[in-house]
Amino acid sequence: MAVRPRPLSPHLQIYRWTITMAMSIFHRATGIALYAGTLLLVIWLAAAAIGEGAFASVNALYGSWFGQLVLFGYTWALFHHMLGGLRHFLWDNIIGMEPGEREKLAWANLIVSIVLTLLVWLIFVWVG
Ligand code: HEM
Repeated sequence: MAVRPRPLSPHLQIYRWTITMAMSIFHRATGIALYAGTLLLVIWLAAAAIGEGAFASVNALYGSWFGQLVLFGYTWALFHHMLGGLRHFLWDNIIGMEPGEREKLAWANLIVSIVLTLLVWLIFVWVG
């Protein structure tokens, strides 16, 4: 007897990409990234508590180009996730749910998170 192919549930390759869909995925991905970033923060604080040697080692690692790249990503993840959380807060209050508004909020989420990340690094790292 011929086996009839079973229906597949929709997945990422089938849906047409939209900015709201992308930002929803980013929200979950940045949420997961924040776990790793929080661990980096804990390591830094623990090193400071252990002593000068440990603190200097962690600072050297975090100050390397790779460390800076990771910390830059962490900053962006933090802002993107936080703004995404505020977006959910607006939706919880039935604000910004109309067509067009959702897209604007999703773009704002992306653009404002990039601008805030650049501002923080400009003020506290590159200039300060
Ligand atoms: C270190 C801090 C944080 C971590 C590790 C974290 C982690 C996560 C993760 C992993 C998810 C995805 C859960 C899932 O999709 O099943 C999530 C969702 C969420 N987070 Fe965070 N988060 C953090 C901070 C925040 C902050 C500051 C806000 C608000 C400003 C926030 C608001 C939300 C909201 C509203 C969702 C649900 C999104 C949805 O229903 O699709 N989170 N978080």
